[in-house]
Amino acid sequence: MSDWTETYRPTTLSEVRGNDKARGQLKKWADTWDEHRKAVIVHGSPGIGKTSAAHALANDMGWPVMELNASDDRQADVIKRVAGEASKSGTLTGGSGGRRLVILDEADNFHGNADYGGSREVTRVVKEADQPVVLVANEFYDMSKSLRNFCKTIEFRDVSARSIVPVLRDICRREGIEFEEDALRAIADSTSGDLRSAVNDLQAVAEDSEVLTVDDVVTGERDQTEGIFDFLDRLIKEEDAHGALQAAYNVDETPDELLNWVEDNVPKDYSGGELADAYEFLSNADRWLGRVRSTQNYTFWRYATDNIAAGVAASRREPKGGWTRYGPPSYWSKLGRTRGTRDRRDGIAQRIADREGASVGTVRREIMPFLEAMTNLCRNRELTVAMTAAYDLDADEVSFITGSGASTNKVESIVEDATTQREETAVEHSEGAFFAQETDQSTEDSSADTDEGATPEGVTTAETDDNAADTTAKAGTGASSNKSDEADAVETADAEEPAEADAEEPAEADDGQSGLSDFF
Ligand SMILES: Nc1ncnc2c1ncn2[C@@H]1O[C@H](COP(=O)(O)OP(=O)(O)OP(=O)(O)O)[C@@H](O)[C@H]1O
Repeated sequence: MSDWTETYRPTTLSEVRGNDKARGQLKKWADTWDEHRKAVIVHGSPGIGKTSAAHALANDMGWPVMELNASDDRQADVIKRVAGEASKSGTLTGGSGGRRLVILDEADNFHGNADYGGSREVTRVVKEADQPVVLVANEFYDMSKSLRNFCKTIEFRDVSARSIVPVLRDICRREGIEFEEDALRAIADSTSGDLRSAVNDLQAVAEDSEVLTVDDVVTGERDQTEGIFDFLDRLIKEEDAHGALQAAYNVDETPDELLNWVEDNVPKDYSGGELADAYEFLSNADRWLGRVRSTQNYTFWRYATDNIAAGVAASRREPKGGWTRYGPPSYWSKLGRTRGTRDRRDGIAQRIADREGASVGTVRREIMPFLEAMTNLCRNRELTVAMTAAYDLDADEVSFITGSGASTNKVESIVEDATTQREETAVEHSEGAFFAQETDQSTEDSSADTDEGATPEGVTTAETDDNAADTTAKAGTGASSNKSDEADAVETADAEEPAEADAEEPAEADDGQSGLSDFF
C-alpha cells in the first residue's frame, strides 16, 4: 500500500494548496537569495505543507536538496558534517549553478539538554552557510533567539476546508474513486486545517471502496470503549484500514500503549512481507510519538494512530482466522509506560546511543532488548559487568536492563567490578563501542547456563558496527534490514520471550526462566 500523502506530495510550488502569500514570499526569498544570503524559517502547524513547499521550491529552482531531520540524528557533528558540507560546497552543479537547498526539518527540535550541541551547531551552520537554507518548524518560539533573529521568517497558516476539498477531489479522480462531494467536505471539516490528516483519512476510508459516501465518513467520536483484546482481534484479523482506525478511536488507551500492544501481538498472526510492512508502519508511529514527546504537540498522536491502526490493517495480505492468544505488552514495552521508567529508559538509551553511534530509537527498539536478553538469558556475570562498564551504568540502571528488580548487593557488586574495569581499560579503549565488540561471544554463549563465557578481554576487541546489527538479528530482536530475516527473528523472539506474564517483572515470573536475580 502506498502512502497517499507521499504519492500526492506536491512537486511544484503551484501544487501546494492554500498559503498563497507564504508561497509567494518563499519564491521571492529564493529568487533574491544572492542579494540577502539569509536563511529562512518556515513555520506553522503540522501537516499544512511546509516541508512540501520547501521541496517544491527546490524543484522549481532546479536546486538539488540536502535534507536533515532533527529526529533522525541530532548529533552536532553530523549536522556539521552534512549541513556544513552541503551549505558550503558548490561542487554539485548540474544546472543549478552550484546552488543547493539545505532543508533542516524539525528545526524546533534541536533543543533541550541532549541537543544543546545540536542547537548551537545549527545556529552556527545557518550563519556560516554559503547556500540557501530553509528551516522548517512547528513552534517558532522553540528555536533560539539568535537563530530566529538571524533568519527571515515565513508563516504558513492552517489550510482551510475550502482548500482541502479540491486536494481530496483530485486524489479521488486519480485513484478512480467515485465520491459524494459531501463526503469530502466532511473529511475536510473534521481535520481542522491539517491537510496531511485529511489525506490520511481519505485513504483510510476510500482505499477499498469504489464509491465514497458521506456515511463512510465517521468523524471518530468515541461511542463506546472497546476492550483491547477485541481491538487486537479486529485490527489484526478483520478490519480494513478505515474500520481499524475507527476501532482504534474507541479503545481507551493512549497511542503509546496501543503501539506496545500491537507491536507485541502482531507477529503472532502476521509473517513475512506483511509483518515487515506492519513494522514499517509501527516504526513510523514510533517516530510520531517521539515528536510528541519532544515537542509536547499532541496533534501528532493522530498520525501515530493512523499508522498503528490503518497501517497495520492495510499490511495484512493473507486472511486471518482462528483464535490467537494475545498477551499484554512485554516487559520492555510495559516499562515504557510510566513517566519515571520512561525517563530512565531514555536516559540509558541516550548514553548507549552516544556510545554506539546509533539513534535513540534504534537503541530502545533493538539494542536494549538485546542487552536484556544477553544479560538475562545468557546469565553471564562477566558480560553484565562489561556492559555496565561500557555504558557507565549505576545500580538502578543495571537492575533496569537486567530486569532483576530493586538494587541488590549483587547488582552493586557488579557496578563495583565495572568501575574497576572501567578504570583499567579507560586508557586503552576509552571510546570503543561495546555492542560492536561483543557480538560473536554473546551469540555463542547464549545457551550457556554458567558464568563462563565471553571474557572481558573479548569485550574490548573493536569490530565494526555492522556486527552489532548482525548479532541483534541473530538474537531475535529484529535489527536486520532483511525483511524475511526480520520476520524469522521476531518469531524467535516470540518463542524465547516468557512475556505473557502479567507480573511487573516477568523476567522472574515464568517457566523456569529465572531472571538475573536468581543467577547473581
Ligand atoms: N498545502 C498543501 N498542499 C498540498 N498537499 C499538502 C499540503 N499540505 C500538506 N499536504 C499533504 O500532506 C503531506 C504532508 O505535508 P508536509 O510534510 O509538507 O507538511 P508539513 O507542514 O511540513 O508538516 P510537518 O510540520 O508535520 O512536517 C504532503 O505530502 C501532502 O500530501
